[in-house]
Amino acid sequence: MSAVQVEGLRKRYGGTEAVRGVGFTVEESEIFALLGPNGAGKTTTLEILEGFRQRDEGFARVLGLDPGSRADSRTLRERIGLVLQDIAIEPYLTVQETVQRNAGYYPHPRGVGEVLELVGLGDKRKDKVRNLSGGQKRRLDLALGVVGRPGLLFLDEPTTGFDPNARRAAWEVVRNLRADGTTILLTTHYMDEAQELADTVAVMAEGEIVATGPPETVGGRASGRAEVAFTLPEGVFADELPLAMAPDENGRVAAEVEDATSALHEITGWALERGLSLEGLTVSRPTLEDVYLSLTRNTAEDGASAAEPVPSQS
Ligand SMILES: Nc1ncnc2c1ncn2[C@@H]1O[C@H](COP(=O)(O)OP(=O)(O)OP(=O)(O)O)[C@@H](O)[C@H]1O
Repeated sequence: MSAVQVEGLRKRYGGTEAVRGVGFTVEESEIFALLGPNGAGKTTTLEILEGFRQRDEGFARVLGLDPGSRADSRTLRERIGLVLQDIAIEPYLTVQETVQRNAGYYPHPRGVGEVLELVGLGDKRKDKVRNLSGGQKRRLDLALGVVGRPGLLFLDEPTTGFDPNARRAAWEVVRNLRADGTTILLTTHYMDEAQELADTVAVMAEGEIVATGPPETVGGRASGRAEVAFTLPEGVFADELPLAMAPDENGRVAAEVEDATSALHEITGWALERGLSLEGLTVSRPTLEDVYLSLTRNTAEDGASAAEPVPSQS
């Protein structure tokens, strides 16, 4: 059974159709990243799956339960973990007391010590919550999200405001949770985070999923155009090259090619015939960020309503 199944999901707020027929599947023990510009409908989609918002239309199952059903909601609450933006925590409790209190809400919680070690707050357990730094508070949020031993963890922009070391530490925590069997559904605006962590990404724009797949291949990334580049050998002019390649100010030439294999064959064959070596020869594919920008930019141009991203009000 998949951890999350969504089909034809729709949600309207007055005149705004925030979610317009979204469908995706999150497999068990995978990290699934929902990407998209501000106002794309990510939070609305997650809130429906978390049971905080009713869908207008469509099918949704989370760990086999219907998040829109009152009968299922209590069980769902016990089985999912949430790490949202701006969670309300009591500033005068200590870190340990806070986690202890939340552990009491669940039938099979993790041990408090284990959770604090997991998120890297072991040495802060006696500190008052109000004295934690911003990044440490986010770790506490994560601790509260996992203390109930959730089968599925929702992470809303988990590393916003983290320093580079803290981000890497948080990624490690997320990977360890996956290794432990936890399914993770996260949103992020950081493409490197999605690239590093996600098994599957879905790009959302204007209420619709515009591409889904592994970060390496999503949106035709692996099969699309590649850039071939190298440093122009001494004594060679760019117009002697077998492909049209313009040099930059550092004497490096580059070409975007449809078929990297034959382009490389042509260029390296040409160089070998002349006894030339192509210094710094590289073939690069578009990054996840390139693909994301082109997917979301196109939708913004095609759509009538969203030439500018609309800020989220939730
Ligand atoms: N409670 C609400 N009432 C009315 N409109 C809302 C509400 N929540 C969200 N919206 C609108 O629905 C659309 C989708 O918002 P949503 O918060 O789901 O986007 P998002 O992808 O999570 O954005 P962000 O990356 O900024 O968090 C936006 O146009 C937003 O203004």
